[in-house]
Amino acid sequence: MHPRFHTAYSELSATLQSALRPYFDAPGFPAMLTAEQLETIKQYSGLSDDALAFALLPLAAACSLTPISHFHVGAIARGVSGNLYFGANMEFSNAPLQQTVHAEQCAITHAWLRGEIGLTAITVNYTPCGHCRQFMNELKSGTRLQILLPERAPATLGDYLPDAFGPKDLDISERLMSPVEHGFQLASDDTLVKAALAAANHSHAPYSKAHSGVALEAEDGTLYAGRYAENAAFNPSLPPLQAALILMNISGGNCQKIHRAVLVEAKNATLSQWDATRSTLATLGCQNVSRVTF
Ligand SMILES: O=c1ccn([C@H]2C[C@H](O)[C@@H](CO)O2)c(=O)[nH]1
Ligand SMILES: [Zn+2]
Repeated sequence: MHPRFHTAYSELSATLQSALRPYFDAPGFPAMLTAEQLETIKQYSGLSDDALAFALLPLAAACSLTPISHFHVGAIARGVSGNLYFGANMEFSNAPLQQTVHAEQCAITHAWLRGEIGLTAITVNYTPCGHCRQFMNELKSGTRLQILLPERAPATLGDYLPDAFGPKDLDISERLMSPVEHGFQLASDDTLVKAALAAANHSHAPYSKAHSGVALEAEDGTLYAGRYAENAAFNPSLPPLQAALILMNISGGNCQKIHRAVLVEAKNATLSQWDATRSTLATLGCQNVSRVTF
């Protein structure tokens, strides 16, 4: 088991520890549980879907990177497939606070990058901030998304975000996580460029059309690619670097050990991820960054 889970795991009931052990002990545990695995865990532990998601929250929170706040937020997204995806907040020392990833953004992006095409619910250990409520309003589920919080009755995003502003106010019909293939092409044999291009082809940028993707190569050669996710209110948008860092961190990789990074983005677009990508990567100790445009 990844050492980050040790403390939270030891605090679970003995029954739940035995039910979860085969998954957490598997090499390269992806910080997600499939619908099929969840059935087995529920039968063994006697927990309901929601009770199990709550019980898993401390394990999700154990994935947080919080050098600034030391405040551990955990979130668990339930995909339309029935799978659960862990998420945690991620802060970056020496970078502006705007580069922070919230636990809810982490869980949602994690689900999206593993191929999920929508969510039914999100369970969080603290009430979601306004920025996260707005981020969630970009999903196709809209204000129907279930929000599950400790010691609160189940509610919907609409309950937490009344009179919501969203994509339809800007006449945008695309929604975050809905499958897309933009079809951009590049002639390159570099696997990192190809991975970043594939990410850009699945990115959600209906407002600026400045589609982009980032691919990171870890020291052990593992690749992690992230897609840009825009938001109708602009500021809650998630940059492609953050999406790639989410996948790297949640998969158990070390964001301070990035060997090489590539940003692929649209040429002559109204905005660019280049400066932010390069400067945030520099704070993580990675200078080997290149930009390729299509
Ligand atoms: O909805 C919220 C509110 C805050 N945080 C994180 C961001 C930052 O890392 C820390 C303090 O705000 O908590 C979340 O992850 N989700
Ligand atoms: Zn938030």
